[in-house]
Amino acid sequence: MSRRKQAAPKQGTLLGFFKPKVTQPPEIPAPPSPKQQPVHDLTETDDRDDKPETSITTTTIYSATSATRKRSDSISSSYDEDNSSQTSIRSSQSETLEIESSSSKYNIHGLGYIQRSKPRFSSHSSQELPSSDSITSAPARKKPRLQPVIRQTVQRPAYGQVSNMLGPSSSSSTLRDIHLNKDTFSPSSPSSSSSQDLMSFKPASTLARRSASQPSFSSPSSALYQQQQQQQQTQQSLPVVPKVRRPDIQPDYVAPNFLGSSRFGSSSINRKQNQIGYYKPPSSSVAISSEKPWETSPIPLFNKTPSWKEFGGSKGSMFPKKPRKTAPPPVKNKKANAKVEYAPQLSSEQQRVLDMVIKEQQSVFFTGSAGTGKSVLMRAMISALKNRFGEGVAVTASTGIAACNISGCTLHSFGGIGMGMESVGALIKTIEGRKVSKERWEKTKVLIIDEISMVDAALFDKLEAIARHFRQNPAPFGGIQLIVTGDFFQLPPVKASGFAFEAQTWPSVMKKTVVLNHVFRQKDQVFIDVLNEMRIGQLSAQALELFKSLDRPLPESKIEPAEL
Ligand SMILES: Nc1ncnc2c1ncn2[C@@H]1O[C@H](COP(=O)(O)OP(=O)(O)OP(=O)(O)O)[C@@H](O)[C@H]1O
Repeated sequence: MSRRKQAAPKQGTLLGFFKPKVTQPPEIPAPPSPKQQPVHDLTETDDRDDKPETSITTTTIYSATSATRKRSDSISSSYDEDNSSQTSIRSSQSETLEIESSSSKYNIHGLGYIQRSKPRFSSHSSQELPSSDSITSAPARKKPRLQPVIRQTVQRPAYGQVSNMLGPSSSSSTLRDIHLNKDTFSPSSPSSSSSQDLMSFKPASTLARRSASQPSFSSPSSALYQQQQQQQQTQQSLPVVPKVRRPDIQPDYVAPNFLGSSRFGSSSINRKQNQIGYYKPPSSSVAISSEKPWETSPIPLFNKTPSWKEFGGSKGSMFPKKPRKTAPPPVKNKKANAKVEYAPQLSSEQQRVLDMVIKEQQSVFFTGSAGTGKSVLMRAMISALKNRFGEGVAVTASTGIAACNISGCTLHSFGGIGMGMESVGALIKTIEGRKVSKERWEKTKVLIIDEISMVDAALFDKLEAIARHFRQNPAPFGGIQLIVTGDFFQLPPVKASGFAFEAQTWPSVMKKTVVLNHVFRQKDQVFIDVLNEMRIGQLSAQALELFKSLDRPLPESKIEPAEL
C-alpha cells in the first residue's frame, strides 16, 4: 500500500508531460534508472517478481497514455457542465489514470477497453502524441513481461446504481463510463468528490487477488454495498422450496426429458436422482404451502424422467412405437410343412384320377380341353400328396407363370440345369456342383409337371436320365412318381425338338393317360362342341356355318386383334 501511494503524479516524472492541453509532442524522457523507478503496485500484483519494472517500451507508454487521455476525456465530459468543483476531480482522476497506465505497463486489459470504445469527443489533437521519430529515437529497452489478465470479480453495477457511485451530480454519466472505470479501478469511497479520495483508488485486479470473498465496493457507506447487503438479506428470507418426491398418481402425460436420453450423450445420468418432481414457483415471493404441490399447481409437473422403455420407444426415439410381436418359432420349410387344405367337390373322372395318384401311386398324365378342370384337379392332388409326403413333393411347371399358378417353380429350376441346353453328362456335372439341386433329386418322391405341352422331348429325356443317375435307380425316372398334366393342343414348346410325348422315355414313364371330357367353364353344349372341333382342327359343316354367321365388321378401335 505504501508503495502504491508513492505512485502519485509529480511534476517532472514520467507522466508529467501528459497534460491535457499540451500542443507540442512531448519529449520522451530518458528511462529512469532502476533506483529512480517509482515503486508501485506491480510488486503486489506479481509476487514472482519484486523487482521494479524498468522495461516499459515507448510504444506501450504512448498507447497507454493516449488511451488514458481518451478515458479521462470521456469521464470529464460528464462533469464539465456546471460544476466547477468537478474540474479537480477530472484532473485528479485523469492523473490517476495516467499513473495507473504508465506504472502498469501491463495494463493491457484496461487499454483494451479503451481501444474498443470510441471516445465521445476529443479535445486533444493528435499533435499531442509523440512523433514517430521520437519513438524510433527512443533507446531500446528491455522487453516488458506480460502479465496475465486477471478477470475482475467486481460486481457490475446496475444502471440505477451509476448515480450512487458517482455522486448526486453525476446523473449525466452513463453506464459505459462506469464500465470503463470498473475494470481498472474500484472506488473505495465513490461518494466522495475530493481529489484525495479519488487518488486512493486501487486497481480492481489487486483487490481481487487479495481477497475474492470481500466485495469490491466494501465501503459501508457505499450505496452499492448497502444494496448488496439488502439483496443478501432478501435471498435469505425467501422460503425454501421443498423437494417433492414422485407422486403416487401418475399424470396422463409425461414429457420426455431429452437430457436423460442416451441420444444426447447423457446416459450416465442417474435417473433416480434425475427426478424433476421439484416445483419452483415462477416468482420467488410465492411460497408453496401444500405438501402436494402437483395438486394445486396450475403448471403440470414433470414428476419423473421417463426411461426409453417407459416411453414406449427404442433408445433415442422420442416417439412411441407399437410393441413388437413375438416372432413365431422358426420353421425349416414353411411351405413344405404347412398342411394344404384344398378339397373341392371333384367330378367322378377327376376323383378317379386322384385315386390313381394317391392310392395306386402311379405316374399319370391327365389332359383335357380348356375348362375341364385340370388345374382344379392338380391342386387337389398337390394338397393330398403334400399331406402325405411332405417335402418329397416337387411342384413344377414349364413356365414361370404356370408355376406361380400352382405355387411351384420351373422345371429347369428344380433340376438345377439352367437352360438345359448341354448334354446329360455336362448337366450331371453341373448338378453335382450344386448341393441343393443334388439333394433335391435324391429326396424327391413325386414330381408334378404342369403345362407339359411346352416341355420339349429332348429335355424330358435328359431329365429322366439325370433322375436315374442321382437316384441310383434304373427304374423310369429313377423311380419318381410323375404327375403330368397339360394340353398338347395348346401352346407348343419353344424349341422345336418335338413334344414331350414324343420323347423316347415317355412311354416307359407314363403308364396311365387320362382324358378329362367334362367341361366346367362353358354351359352351352353347341359352343362346347364347336370349340372341341376347333381344338383338333376338324371343323364340321355346322361349325363352319355357325362361325360364318358370327362374321361382322369390327368396330373401329385402337386395339388391334392379335395374330395367332
Ligand atoms: N369339380 C369341379 N366342380 C365345379 N367346378 C369346377 C370343377 N373343376 C373345375 N371347375 C371349374 O371349371 C373352370 C375351369 O377349371 P380349370 O381352370 O381347372 O380348367 P383347366 O382344364 O385347367 O382349363 P385350362 O386348360 O384352360 O387351363 C374353373 O372355373 C373351375 O372352377
